[in-house]
Amino acid sequence: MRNGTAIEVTGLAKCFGGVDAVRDVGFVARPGRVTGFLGPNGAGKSTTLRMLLGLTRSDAGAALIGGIRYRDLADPTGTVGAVLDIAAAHPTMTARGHLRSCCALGGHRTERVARVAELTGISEYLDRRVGTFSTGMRQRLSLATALLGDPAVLVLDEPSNGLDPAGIVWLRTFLREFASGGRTVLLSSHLLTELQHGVDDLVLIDRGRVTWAGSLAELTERGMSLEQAFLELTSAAASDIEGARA
Ligand SMILES: Nc1ncnc2c1ncn2[C@@H]1O[C@H](COP(=O)(O)OP(=O)(O)OP(=O)(O)O)[C@@H](O)[C@H]1O
Repeated sequence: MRNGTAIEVTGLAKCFGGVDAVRDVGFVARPGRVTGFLGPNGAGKSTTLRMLLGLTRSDAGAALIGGIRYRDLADPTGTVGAVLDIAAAHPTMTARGHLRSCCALGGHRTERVARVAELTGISEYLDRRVGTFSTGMRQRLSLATALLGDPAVLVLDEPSNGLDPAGIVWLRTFLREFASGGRTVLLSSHLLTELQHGVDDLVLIDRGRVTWAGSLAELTERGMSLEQAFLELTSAAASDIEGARA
């Protein structure tokens, strides 16, 4: 499956022991666009992304990639590159060794190792042990791993964690270029400063429900800043501020 692959989520729900983590969540992440999935801590972002990737079983609804459930994709790692947790590589392994193993597991060509290292700026660190990597470098290694299959879709959960300001700008530029060729990017964050630049579309989630979805341009046209929208449309964030004021 190549460029032009959308993510479509409809009526997704998940309850954990009486806690409604995700309730009737629906949105579309379109090809050629970077979609930000924004919500306060505990809003249900990771649970939604895990259901999209078949890692958590949903109670209801559907999450489709190019019209197909993740678990039914013929070439999952060649279709979707995902980073949900920071690189789980063994600390004594070199980055090259880790990427080569993942290449073998995903059935990708080993030449991809050098290419993804170049794309993510870790070429000079390929022969270092992962245990010596900083958090930011491990984030880059995770992204490199996700890119091994040259996927049409990228799904990233809080990808800026551990990146320094230059790294954040680099990531933003990288994702923009990735999407510009007709690929799809969905990235989550609980920090609006991370998403106010560099995303085209936004899905706001609060307490398991989508409270707003649309383009960043639509918000601006309504005369709203992303900060205003985030505070008005996420009650958890608003009550945090009330708490801090009190
Ligand atoms: N495996 C689980 N068992 C029980 N409760 C869970 C589980 N996973 C998530 N939850 C609960 O579901 C809700 C949503 O959690 P989730 O991790 O999806 O939020 P999030 O938006 O990703 O938060 P954060 O920004 O803090 O990562 C929270 O109340 C969380 O405690």
